[in-house]
Amino acid sequence: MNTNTVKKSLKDSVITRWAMLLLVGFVLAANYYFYDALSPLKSTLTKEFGFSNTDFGLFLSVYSIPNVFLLMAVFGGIILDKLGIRRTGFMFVAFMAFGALVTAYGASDMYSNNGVGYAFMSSIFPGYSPELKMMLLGRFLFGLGAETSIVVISKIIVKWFKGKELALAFGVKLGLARIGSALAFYLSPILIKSETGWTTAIWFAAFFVTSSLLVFIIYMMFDLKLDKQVKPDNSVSESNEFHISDITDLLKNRSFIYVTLLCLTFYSAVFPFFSFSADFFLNKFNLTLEQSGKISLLMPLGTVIFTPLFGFLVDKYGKAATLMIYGSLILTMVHLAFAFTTLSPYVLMVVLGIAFSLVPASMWPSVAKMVDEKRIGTAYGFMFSVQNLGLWAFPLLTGVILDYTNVEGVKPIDYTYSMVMFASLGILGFIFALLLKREDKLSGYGLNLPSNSK
Ligand SMILES: N[C@@H](Cc1c[nH]cn1)C(=O)NCC(=O)O
Repeated sequence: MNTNTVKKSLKDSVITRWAMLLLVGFVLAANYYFYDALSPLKSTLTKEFGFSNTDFGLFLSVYSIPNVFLLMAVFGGIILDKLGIRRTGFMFVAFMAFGALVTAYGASDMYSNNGVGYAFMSSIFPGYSPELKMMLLGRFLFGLGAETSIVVISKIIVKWFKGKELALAFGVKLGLARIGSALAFYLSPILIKSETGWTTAIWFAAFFVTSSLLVFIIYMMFDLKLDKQVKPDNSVSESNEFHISDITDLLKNRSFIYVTLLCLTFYSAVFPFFSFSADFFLNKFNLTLEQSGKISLLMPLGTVIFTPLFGFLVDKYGKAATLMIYGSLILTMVHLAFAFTTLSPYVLMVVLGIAFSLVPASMWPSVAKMVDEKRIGTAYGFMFSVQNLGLWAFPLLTGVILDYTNVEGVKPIDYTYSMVMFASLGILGFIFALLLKREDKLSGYGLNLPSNSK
């Protein structure tokens, strides 16, 4: 046998590794679809179950509670680095599907007509409707599974693409996820009009997530095959002991801290805004639900094109640290324009899509330069837990600000103060991006260098 022969594995096949990306991209698209599917239904939830702005904010933010207060994304990342991709992925995608089904059940007639759990939910916290409480439980379980499954998928991308087209792969992965979001904003307003009732919109979303579990099982077969090729005796599993120093080392890494804080502030100015955006356009520009839903979906649609494009440019030319600065600046300007001008929301949403591509396309692959691959699950998990603090607090705060600055039942709802809050988060993100770039000159991670030069 020629010992100089370099053994080829599945990930050396361009077609196979991009096919893997499509499989896990489907799981991600389902995740994002469900995350966003109820946002265009805000006014329907108010009509059907009497949700206030704060109730709606609470419903959005409960997604993050397991990840912030139970540190689930951190534990998920640690479990991932220890148990490996297949077991962790299966477990958390299953949680996500179960949570989605519970949410749909909570909104259904089956439940409202004294179904399982209705009497119990009616007996606790009487100030809230039983529907809201069951839906909160469902979204809590969904969030518990969904965030760690994104961490798992990020690790899968690093596993198949590190040293190859990593930033492009992250860009395409995010593009697929955003197709899920765009579809949600497009389909939900249509599905609520369905003959089978408005809850069809939620059931469809829940079944989409459930189908993604089957797709993940298909991915697991390829993952197993790759592991057998890369570690032929299979006795050396992916598992790895976790040491508390894995976390303390991350906390001592200033670049990692800045990128985590940027992640927190940037995403807090995007996702919570996006969840309220259909309602914001409806109120500010006096549009129908369908029209405003279509404006909202321009942002994720724009990112489907721009994120892979910027990923490709980051792979080829670098400049990730600089692009994060531009992204944060553009984000701030768009929110200020939403707050104080009547500039076309169509144009502003596309521009926001550019900002929302610049930062993610540069940020996620940059983490792979700062952290050892064996600890990447822990690192992404940590970032997601911190980010979830914002995804928990800011939808809630938006709802509270809206209820506080508007008279109940009076239309249109004024969003100015909420938009100023989002713009302020953008400014903080801009500062962290500047600090990250400065720190990179000292740490030498080469965030501004092309992907394969590090
Ligand atoms: N932690 C997720 C949040 C999310 C949004 N929709 C579903 N989950 C996240 O930030 N992912 C990275 C991204 O750029 O989408």
